[in-house]
Amino acid sequence: MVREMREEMTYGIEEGEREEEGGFPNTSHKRLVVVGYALTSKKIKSFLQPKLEGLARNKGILFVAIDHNKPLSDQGPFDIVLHKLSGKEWRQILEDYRQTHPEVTVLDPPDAIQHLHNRQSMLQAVADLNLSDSYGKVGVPKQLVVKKDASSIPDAVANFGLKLPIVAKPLVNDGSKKSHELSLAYDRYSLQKLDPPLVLQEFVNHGGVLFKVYIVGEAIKVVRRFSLPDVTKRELSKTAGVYRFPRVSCAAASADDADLDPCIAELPPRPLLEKLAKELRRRLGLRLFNLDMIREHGTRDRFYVIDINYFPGYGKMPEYEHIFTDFLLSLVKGKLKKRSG
Ligand SMILES: O=P(O)(O)O[C@@H]1[C@@H](OP(=O)(O)O)[C@H](OP(=O)(O)O)[C@H](O)[C@H](OP(=O)(O)O)[C@H]1OP(=O)(O)O
Ligand SMILES: Nc1ncnc2c1ncn2[C@@H]1O[C@H](COP(=O)(O)OP(=O)(O)O)[C@@H](O)[C@H]1O
Ligand SMILES: [Mg+2]
Ligand SMILES: [Mg+2]
Repeated sequence: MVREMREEMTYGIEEGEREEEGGFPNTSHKRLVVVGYALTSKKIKSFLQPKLEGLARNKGILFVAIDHNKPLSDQGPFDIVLHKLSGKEWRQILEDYRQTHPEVTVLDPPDAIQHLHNRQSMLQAVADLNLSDSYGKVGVPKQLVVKKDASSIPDAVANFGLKLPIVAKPLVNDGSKKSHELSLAYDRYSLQKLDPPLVLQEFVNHGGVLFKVYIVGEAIKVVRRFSLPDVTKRELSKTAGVYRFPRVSCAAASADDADLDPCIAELPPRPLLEKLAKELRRRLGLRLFNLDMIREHGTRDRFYVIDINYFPGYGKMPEYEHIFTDFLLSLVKGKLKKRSG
């Protein structure tokens, strides 16, 4: 079916640009780029919007749902497989498919995505990079991993020198509701109430504004979002306890149009983001991800990456339809060039 449609339609990649391949005669007409997708229904709704599908069709890109009841190899043929599903079984299916179909670009490799499923390993690449240049400095908040035994946390935190308040994040970041249940602890002893395994991170005051840095291949888009407000010294000294906080990035509106203090709201310098994105793409082996980044309050150029998400909510990224479709075409064109060069 996909094969028939591929030959029927006459736009997309110039057939002449492509090396001869089984089933596709090397004629001068253009052919479709076929993208198989395996996404949750939530993701299909937010990402595969009519505008994206329409623009894709005009550019010769066809999105085809992957049927989970059939072997992957019996479907397609695909140029690209786009996926965000969890589970060991699915990972294995994809790994096997990558082995047997090296000509297909799987976005992204399952083992690279797996790296983000742990909030400790997730930020390691940022820490290793230790980016610092004339445009600014990018790091990760000081953090400590607690695998078990909540009663040992107060001493562990004191010994490690972790300052309060502290954000407690589930170590496992598998997209489940639980993995997004974060808390803010105002005093050391209340940390005993937490439920390890956790990453305990110093809370960095950042003026209540967060930057979502979306990456799609080589393209970068930054938007502002409202975030947690600063915790003053006074508030810290007066408050005790551990408080669960809601999913800020989902609940919060865009801060792009808000009348914010320029010291807080000014976007991170473009050259700094270019360098960061380029390095992280390489180190993480991912092409589709976003970074949650904050600027330390009272500084102009001190940034922290606090979260990295695979295949995030691109539906909320301005112009994602154009950026994403151009990216898909560039992947196929790049592959053809490589083969013929
Ligand atoms: O639901 P959306 O569109 O807000 O996207 C979620 C992301 O929001 P963002 O684009 O950063 O604002 C969200 O980012 P945050 O972790 O909230 O910063 C996650 O990437 C989430 O995926 P998962 O639940 O961790 O697997 C993303 O959820 P999925 O759509 O992948 O389920
Ligand atoms: N170290 C930190 N300092 C200040 N705020 C933080 C810190 N870590 C997380 N936050 C706030 O909590 C929110 C959720 O944390 P995040 O690590 O992005 O988890 P999730 O994967 O659930 O989005 C962030 O968007 C930010 O508002
Ligand atoms: Mg986040
Ligand atoms: Mg996240």
